[in-house]
Amino acid sequence: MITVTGLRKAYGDVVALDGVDLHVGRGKVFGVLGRSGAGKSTLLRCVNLLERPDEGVVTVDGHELTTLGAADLRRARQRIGMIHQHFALLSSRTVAGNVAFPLEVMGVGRAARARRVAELLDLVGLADRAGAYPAQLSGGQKQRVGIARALAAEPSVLLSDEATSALDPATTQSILALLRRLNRELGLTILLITHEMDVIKAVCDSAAIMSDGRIAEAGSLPGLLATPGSRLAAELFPLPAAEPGTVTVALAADETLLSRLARTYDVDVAVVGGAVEQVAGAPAGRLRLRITGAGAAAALAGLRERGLLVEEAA
Ligand SMILES: Nc1ncnc2c1ncn2[C@@H]1O[C@H](COP(=O)(O)OP(=O)(O)OP(=O)(O)O)[C@@H](O)[C@H]1O
Repeated sequence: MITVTGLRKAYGDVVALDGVDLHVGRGKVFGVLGRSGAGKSTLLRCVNLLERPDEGVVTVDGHELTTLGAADLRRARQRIGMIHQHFALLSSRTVAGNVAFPLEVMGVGRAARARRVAELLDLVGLADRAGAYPAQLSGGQKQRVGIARALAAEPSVLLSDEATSALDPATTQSILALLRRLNRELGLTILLITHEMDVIKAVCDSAAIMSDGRIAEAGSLPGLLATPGSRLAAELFPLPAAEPGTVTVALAADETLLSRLARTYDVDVAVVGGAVEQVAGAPAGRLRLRITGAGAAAALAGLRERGLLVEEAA
């Protein structure tokens, strides 16, 4: 759905993007994580060509944006919604007026516009605040207006630029739950940038980590959790230093792994570190285990065969 190849962008001597390749499949939620200055915002602005890359190709929903002329680009951009950290609402317009704005620009007639605005406000749970002004709303409500406005033109792709960074943890979770619901119900493809691990865990199917204008690592979350030496997995699920005789396993959507291991191989399994959390709605994580008993070697072989044995501490 979104494919970026060989993207480069420099501001004078500062190389913000240094050869970025990225693919986000249709209907997926993809998170790009990275420290301040890593190039995340530049990447997002290059995906809808708000910023023109110096080199590289950007394809969204089958359109190669980097080769389009101004009129075609404007049309293709209508299929890409964007939400922002500080909401970017028009303070002089009501909630309904903000959501109607892109429809007015597109030339949608008054009656159709009113219908669509009502639908969108219902979708984001703000039907009763249509006449309020942004200053009268909480941060979470403002972001719901931002999301409704971004969806006005029925985009197939939503770009999210740190959409929850200005919100408290509970509001963050409710906005992330809304994004996940929109992803499921509308089949919306979402590319988001964030510096928060919890955002990645809450909504993303896949993730990448950026540093110094490059993608350092990328993959599906279950795949990354099962990858030895994965930096993203270590950031998502930090583990204490390994003790000799322990092993690290990846757990993905299989909460019965440990009891089955104990039953199948007649071993004792002690958890000595790690965590399991809800990742995109299913339990996943990394656990450090001490497996003992006559069947220990066979149990490890079984885990290795299934690609779940991440590390063994000698
Ligand atoms: N318009 C600009 N002019 C000059 N330099 C810029 C511009 N935009 C970004 N940069 C530089 O490019 C680099 C990448 O910036 P970018 O904003 O993409 O990073 P980021 O990962 O989004 O950081 P943050 O999380 O702080 O927003 C930084 O060194 C930044 O100073």
